[in-house]
Order: sequence, then C-alpha cells, then structure tokens
Amino acid sequence: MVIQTQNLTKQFNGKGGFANISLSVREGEVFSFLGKNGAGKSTFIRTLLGILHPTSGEGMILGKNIGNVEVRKEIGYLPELFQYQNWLTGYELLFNHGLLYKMGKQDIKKRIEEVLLIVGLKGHEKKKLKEYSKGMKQRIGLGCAIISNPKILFLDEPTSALDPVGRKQVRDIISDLKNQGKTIFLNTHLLSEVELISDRIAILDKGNIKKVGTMDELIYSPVMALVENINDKIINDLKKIDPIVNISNNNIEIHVDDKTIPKVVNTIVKNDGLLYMIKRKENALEELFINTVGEADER
Ligand SMILES: Nc1ncnc2c1ncn2[C@@H]1O[C@H](COP(=O)(O)OP(=O)(O)OP(=O)(O)O)[C@@H](O)[C@H]1O
Repeated sequence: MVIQTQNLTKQFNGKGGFANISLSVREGEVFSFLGKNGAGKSTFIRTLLGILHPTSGEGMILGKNIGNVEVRKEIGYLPELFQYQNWLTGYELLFNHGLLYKMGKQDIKKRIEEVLLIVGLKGHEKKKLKEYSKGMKQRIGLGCAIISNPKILFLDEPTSALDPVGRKQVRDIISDLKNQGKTIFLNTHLLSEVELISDRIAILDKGNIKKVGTMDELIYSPVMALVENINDKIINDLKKIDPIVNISNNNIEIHVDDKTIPKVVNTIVKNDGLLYMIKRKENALEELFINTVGEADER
C-alpha cells in the first residue's frame, strides 16, 4: 500500500473537513475520490500532503508518516485552481518547480524535455503562460507535478474547468502516467471522468466515506432491451439466465455480464421477439452517486 490512513480526521474548530477516514491506496492504481462541493476532498489531499495538520488519526505515505520531508520528494501535487505566474514561460515555470524540489540544474533541463513530451507541450515551452489556453495551463500544471518524477501524484479536480477536448488530453496523460507505474490519487466531481480512468473509487459525503470499491463492485448496471412481441417463452427462458429479470411493456432489464449478451439476444430472437435495441443502462454511476450522497445542497 502506498497510502494508508487510519481514522484520519481533519476538522476546523470541530466542523467541516473530513472524519475517521480509513483507506488504502495500492501502488500503480488510479484511485478517485468522488464527492460534491464541500465534501472534504481537497482537505483530505492537503492533509495527506502535510499542508494541514490532522486533528486525529494516522496517515502513512510510502511507509512514512504524512508530512515526512523525504516522502515529499516522491509526491507530485496539482492543486485545484492552480495559480499560474502568467509572466513566465512554460519552460521557466517547470524550471522553478524543479528548483523547489531541490533538483540540480542539469537534471531539471533533462527532465523538462521528458515532461514536455509527456504533457504534449513540446514546442510551446518558450511561450508565456498568458498565451496558453486553459487546457495547456492545466497540462503545464501536470508537468510541474511530475517534474521530480514522483511515485505518487495527487491531482485535485484536474479536468473540471476544461472542455471535452482538454479533458481527454488530461485523461490520456493520466493514463500514460499510470502505465509508467505512478499511483494517482484523483479528486473529482465529474462522474464521467471517474468511469473512464479509475481503478477504484471512494464516495465521500460530508466528510465521511460512504462507499469504496472498483466500478464493478459498486455498480450493478443492467442491460436494457427494447423488444416487441414479448411472450411467455421469452420470459421463461430469460428467467433461466437471470431469475430477477424485469419486464415491463416492451422493455427488458436483465443483469448479465458482457459475455452473456449474445445468449440474451438469441433467446429473444429465436422465440419470435422483435429486438430493436440492446445496451447497458447508462448513468449507473450517477444513480449510485445520487443515491449515496442525496440531492440536497452542499453543507
Ligand atoms: N481552512 C478552512 N477553514 C474552515 N473550514 C474549512 C477550511 N477548509 C475547508 N473547510 C470546510 O471543510 C469542508 C470541506 O471543504 P473541501 O474544500 O475539502 O471540500 P471539497 O470536497 O474539496 O470541495 P470542492 O469540490 O468545492 O473543492 C467545507 O465545509 C469547507 O467549508
């Protein structure tokens, strides 16, 4: 486990923050923290980074207590709404971050070349940040987070302010970093992002963890079929595949894995059902999220 917490709590005069969080993050996984505004996501990351002092409980990163100076070198952090020094060039920003990590100048220069390729900004490094688009700024922010080639990356809402193209670019970089073996802890409230890149998810509500698991563990997303001529034979045969198959009007809702879908299709068609469409139900994560945290306003 690269990150481990035990009853970790951070509150501000007994309020806000998060409470009694016990979780483990495995090496090389993308772990997403999902929660509404004000759920406590940023406070959790800032506590793990040692920026905030915990109220109680324990946290370990790479086997050392949170806040340990040696461990900080192994951690990259992209804060939410990172403030860019617009008068600097991309190159200068990366260079300054290298200095913050106390890297040697030659090492920084070498690493900047690698980083520019990873974040797709090669050729743009001499431009001032004020000329960068939002997406480019977020990517140079990611570049700063990985300048020291850290083992763990904490990314706080890295895609929230971006358009779909910018989001995909950042998502692709996150996938590449995961493929390089980095462990990535991601804060987000964008459910679509979570579905696309996370290995495991924790849902946080008002400072408490409500659910943790893989997508498959958390979401049971049924397959929906639109069928005319539903008859007893179809119903009986489908019940043999899934005893709790749900049928209403022309809709069939059945719980099967992908490999079983052809069998469902075959059962419908061979019994004279007219199959117009079959697909897995969408928004399953959204449903789970809303059922877990409710629709009320933030605290
Ligand atoms: N320095 C602080 N002093 C007092 N309360 C704080 C402080 N920082 C955060 N809080 C409170 O702690 C709670 C969690 O805030 P936090 O910023 O961690 O949430 P979040 O899930 O990251 O939200 P967002 O998505 O809006 O960034 C909120 O109620 C917030 O008002």
